[in-house]
Amino acid sequence: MESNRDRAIKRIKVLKKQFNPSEDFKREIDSCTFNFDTAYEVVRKLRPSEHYKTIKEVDHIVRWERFAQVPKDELRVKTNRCVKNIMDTLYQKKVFTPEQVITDPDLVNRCLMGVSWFSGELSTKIAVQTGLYAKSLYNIGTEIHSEALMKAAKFEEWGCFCLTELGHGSDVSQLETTAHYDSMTKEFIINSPTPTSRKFWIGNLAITATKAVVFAQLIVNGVRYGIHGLLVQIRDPKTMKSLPGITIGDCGDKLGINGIDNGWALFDKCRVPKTALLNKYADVSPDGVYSSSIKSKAKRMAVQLGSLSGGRLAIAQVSVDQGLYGLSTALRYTAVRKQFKNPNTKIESRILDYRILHHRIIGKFCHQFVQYVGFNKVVEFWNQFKEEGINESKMTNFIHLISSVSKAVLTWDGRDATTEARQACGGLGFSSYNNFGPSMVIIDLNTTWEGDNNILMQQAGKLILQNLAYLFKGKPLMPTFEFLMEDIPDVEPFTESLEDLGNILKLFTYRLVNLIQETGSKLQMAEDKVSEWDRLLAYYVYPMTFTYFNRFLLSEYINWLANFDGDLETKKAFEKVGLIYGQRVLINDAANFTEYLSKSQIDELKDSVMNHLLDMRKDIIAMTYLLPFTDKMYGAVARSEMKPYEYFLDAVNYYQSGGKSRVDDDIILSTSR
Ligand SMILES: Cc1cc2nc3c(=O)[nH]c(=O)nc-3n(C[C@H](O)[C@H](O)[C@H](O)COP(=O)(O)OP(=O)(O)OC[C@H]3O[C@@H](n4cnc5c(N)ncnc54)[C@H](O)[C@@H]3O)c2cc1C
Repeated sequence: MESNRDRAIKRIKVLKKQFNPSEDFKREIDSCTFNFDTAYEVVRKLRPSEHYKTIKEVDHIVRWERFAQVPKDELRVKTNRCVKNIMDTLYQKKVFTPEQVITDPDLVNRCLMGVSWFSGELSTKIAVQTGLYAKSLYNIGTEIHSEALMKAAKFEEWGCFCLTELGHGSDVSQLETTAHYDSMTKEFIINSPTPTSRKFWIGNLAITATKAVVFAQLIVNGVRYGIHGLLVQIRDPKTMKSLPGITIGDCGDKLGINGIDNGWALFDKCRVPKTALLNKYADVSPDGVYSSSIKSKAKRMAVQLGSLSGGRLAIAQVSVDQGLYGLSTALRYTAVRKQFKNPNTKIESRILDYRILHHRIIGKFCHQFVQYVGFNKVVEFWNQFKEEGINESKMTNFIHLISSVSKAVLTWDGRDATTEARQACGGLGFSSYNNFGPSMVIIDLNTTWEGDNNILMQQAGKLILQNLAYLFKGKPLMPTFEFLMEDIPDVEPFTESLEDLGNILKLFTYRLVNLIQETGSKLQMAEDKVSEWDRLLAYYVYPMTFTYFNRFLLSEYINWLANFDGDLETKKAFEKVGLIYGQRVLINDAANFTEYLSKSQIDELKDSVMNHLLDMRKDIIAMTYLLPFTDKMYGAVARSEMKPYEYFLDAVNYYQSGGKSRVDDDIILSTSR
């Protein structure tokens, strides 16, 4: 009969033609308790087929060079060329069509995020062009903007998304750039009235883009109608010089992704035709009458900035992947690396066999894996929202809530996982050849762009509390809030088994309901609600928002297990992953469960988690092979054959022998060989 090891080797050979696994690989796969084939199929179904096709094609194009060695200016030019090459290939191979980039940019964006592992520059470029620029034209533009949209989708014309200004990023309602309508000439006059109104940080602006979606305060006949987007030609495509009335500059060196040309722009009473206004939801008649199908100014702004929600989902997804990728690197390496002899056996121990490593990286892997599964439900909600129509759907607030909390929690957790994984690799984790560099820069940035995490936590918190108001008023609750209708027992010791995911979910629910009620009543009683909100953020609003999302993820994980399409042994392995997740959350948050759990119950939980982690040690390396990362994405110490020293020295020697000079034109550059 075919062994698990044979099955694993066969699967991996699909991705890697020549596969000569080490003894370490064989030992790790032999210890695995689940059926590798079943698990592989089950996990693969968690992503759309386009995701794997994208990765496969990009993997074919990639050659190995070191991005970090290339000077900034050269890097930018190469990045643009590489992106064009990738997109042309994906279109040619029919993985996507340009039309799909227009109609389903979120899917394209999420699939293309896998490119992050090759370089953060490439994924950022693609995301700016498709997920921000093109998507804004699609979301809020009309037929008159369709030519620009198609050119953007084909990457024939580069664009950028000019929202942030030097003075304001998070609070975009205070942007200072203005767009006055001049009914005499039928033009808008775009102006940057102050030094802080300069558009700043804009990806693609410094050297690449010829067009921009510029967000400005729309003013018609002296009345301000709030933030609106306008499509502006910013450069002459032949000379690449900025057009009259527009000054463009470079934001300069950054902590990373210097292949992205972030730029700034000042508008000096720059005149653009009336057709520049992206006029799907708001328009100005030739003689200067403003009209909009959306009455509320706040909702109008939300619709104008709709592109950001989909982008948040892409960022959230890639952050989970990034955490898993870093942890997989660390797991494979530490399963081989030895330090210190065991005083009893006098044999050197593998690092991964120390129990603290179980806690540090196996535990985090389980946490990230539950997020990997649970996040699919967020995507499902998003797709439903899009089908209903952004303007028509009743889900607008909920989508803002779930995309905000997903982005905040998943980027923070992904960042923590990546940092822990880097440390678990010790000094070699700091070597460029092990690929933590690009991940750590992007994962850090992910906490800030597309909405700063702390701001998103507040916005999500407010929307969670809105459900309490809905409950009292008898209005329909948002999706996922049915638990507010449940009877929550009075504070009493929780006596049910904590080895059961359903019971852990109950505890999460109790805590969440308490937090929602406590926070809500404190706010209600406060005279100065603004100050009270600010005061409650740290110990009430944030814990409530985290708990909401932890509960959501666990609930989705339980649903996934309930429909598990595989044998019992394999299911059991994934149940353990869920238990480790749930029990660790309870322990980490123990101070807030004191109403339900005694100290001795928490102590028992700690023993239980350590035991589950020990069990998980048998399966964990095999689990890393279930994820959609190819060998080329991994750094030297994590290649699938598990020969870390051989590959690492290979990379060092290659570099020393002047390997960086092997650069040719259309390649994607990355670390390692
Ligand atoms: C590399 C890079 C690329 C970018 N690309 C683009 C782009 O292409 N297009 C674009 O438009 N923008 C872009 N941005 C801008 C980015 O979206 C903003 O930097 C981000 O939204 C944060 O805004 P800010 O920098 O003004 O931070 P601030 O809003 O000034 O925030 C600073 C800190 O203050 C805290 N804070 C702010 N308000 C409150 C409050 N009310 N309560 C509590 N805490 C608060 C925040 O949580 C944060 O920690 C980019 C940024 C970077 C770094």
